Amino acid sequence: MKVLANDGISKSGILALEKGGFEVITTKVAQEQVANYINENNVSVILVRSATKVRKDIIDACPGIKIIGRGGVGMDNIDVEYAKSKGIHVINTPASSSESVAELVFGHLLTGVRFLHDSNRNMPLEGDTKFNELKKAYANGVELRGKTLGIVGIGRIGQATAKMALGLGMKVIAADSFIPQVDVKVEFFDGQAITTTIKTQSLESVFAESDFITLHVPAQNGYIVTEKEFATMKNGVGIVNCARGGVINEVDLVKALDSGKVAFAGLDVFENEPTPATQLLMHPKISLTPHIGAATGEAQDRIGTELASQIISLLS
Ligand SMILES: O=C(O)[C@H](O)COP(=O)(O)O
Repeated sequence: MKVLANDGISKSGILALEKGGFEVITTKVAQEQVANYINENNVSVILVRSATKVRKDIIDACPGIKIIGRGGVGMDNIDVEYAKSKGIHVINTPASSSESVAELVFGHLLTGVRFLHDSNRNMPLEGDTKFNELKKAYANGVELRGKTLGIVGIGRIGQATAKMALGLGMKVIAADSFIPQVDVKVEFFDGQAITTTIKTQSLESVFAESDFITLHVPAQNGYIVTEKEFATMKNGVGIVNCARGGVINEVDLVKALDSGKVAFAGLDVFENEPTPATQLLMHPKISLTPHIGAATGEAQDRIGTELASQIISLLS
């Protein structure tokens, strides 16, 4: 049977699938050609990340598809319920990338509090007076230690983020519509561990009490953070979105950054991908990455092998 990994798959995933008797195709087929390609090549399994959309049109056009696999967490690019109603298995890998995303959150937080994104843009090529000007401009850094991190959504990624925050000496608070409390176990290199319980609280109180806020929710129908919510936050709050575009209203975010209400933002995801708004791309108070939360060798290895084992057990 043939597997089309249209947004790529790790070498470990390919090897595991080949060992299970599958042929893996890693050709990148343009979105509008995907259905034709699947039919012409008798593809049984289509694997995607967030780039390729598997909507009703492809599902209807490809009766030979047995599995739609999402290498990653968010399934907002797949018509999941429709596919299931047609008897197609829809799988993803929800546990594989939590640590990688959490580390990127801290990349943005540490960047924000020490102006790394801006100093990288502005460092003078030749040592001159600008060096000393920049030294002054970036003189008011802030430590994360001792500050309060508000986590919106305390699922797997939220919990991985909480562990790192606790390790850095931060206070962690969280809001979650479904989870009343979680036990977060911080494990050290020598095998020792500490466990702490985080009881979730209202979204409003998390917004009001946090020095930094990080969002870990799935794609939403409406914004979670708009002008109204920014107004309830501490002055000088920092905010990170490595979840989904459309969770923060980007126009309101730029206003809040310009007024100084929000000190900095770290954005990995955007309302318009792959062409984020220029106002975001040019803003000196925004640290930017191009949707790379899960883009580590370790996460992609886990994703590839987990997809392979699910496919093998479903189709063998
Ligand atoms: O939902 C996810 O798993 C992340 O957004 C990663 O998306 P990607 O696989 O396109 O990098």
